[in-house]
Amino acid sequence: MVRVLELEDVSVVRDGNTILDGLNWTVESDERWVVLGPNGAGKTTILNLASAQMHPSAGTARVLGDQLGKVDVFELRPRIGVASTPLARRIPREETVFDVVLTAAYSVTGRWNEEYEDVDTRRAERVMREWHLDALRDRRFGTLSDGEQKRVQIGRAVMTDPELLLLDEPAASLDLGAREELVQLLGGYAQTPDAPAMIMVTHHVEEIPAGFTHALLLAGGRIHAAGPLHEVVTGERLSEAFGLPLVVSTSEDGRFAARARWS
Ligand SMILES: Nc1ncnc2c1ncn2[C@@H]1O[C@H](COP(=O)(O)OP(=O)(O)OP(=O)(O)O)[C@@H](O)[C@H]1O
Repeated sequence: MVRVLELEDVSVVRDGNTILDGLNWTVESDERWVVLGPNGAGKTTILNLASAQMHPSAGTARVLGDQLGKVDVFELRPRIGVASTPLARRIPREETVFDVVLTAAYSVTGRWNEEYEDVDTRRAERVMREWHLDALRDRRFGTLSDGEQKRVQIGRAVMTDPELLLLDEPAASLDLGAREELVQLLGGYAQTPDAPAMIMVTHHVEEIPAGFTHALLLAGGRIHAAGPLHEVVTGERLSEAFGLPLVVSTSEDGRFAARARWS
């Protein structure tokens, strides 16, 4: 197994605030992690480190074997797929769905005069099929529903066959049907033999797809718990991290649900 992410005693301080505090965490290439925790816990900051958008203030962070601060991030970033709201905002509203996916091959948004090879076009066609985007092929990105846009973002993120896939709240703002479709697609993808290592931030345990193996529970910039999914996503652990009594249940197909127990 290859270590795709390794944080050693990592802290991130911004404007005098300690956002991450002495984190030790590793992600192996055959693992798919969900990151949970209250608002402000530091989840997005971890993704910013993992996507080589940010350096730690202290400690050592290695991404795909390279230490942040000692590697050319422009060589590292193309090996990492990212789907997040800030990235989606950079996609031109007028771009067609097919071009949004295809242009990932050149790490650009907005098609100009790049020459795409057959292999890129074929791969884009495959991604379109796998993420149920064929019917939207010629639609302008800006005209899509939230659910459709999320599928396009993830299709774009996997287009380059990344070694690490980072998803920041992929199901946020989706209606029930769109959420379930996305969770299903992500689960199918996560369970394919050549799926990359994945780290997905979410607020809702209901959104953890099949095929996810581990969970990181953050609170106040520190790791509250980390390990195999069913050891971390428990009522006891979540209650401690969120500071209220929570009950977690698991359905036959392995999906989680959480609710508060007030009485
Ligand atoms: N540049 C900055 N300067 C000061 N504080 C910052 C800065 N960036 C983030 N923070 C703070 O760091 C904390 C962690 O932010 P982060 O976005 O990583 O949390 P999160 O767990 O993703 O939160 P949410 O669930 O609300 O999205 C927050 O309290 C945020 O206000």
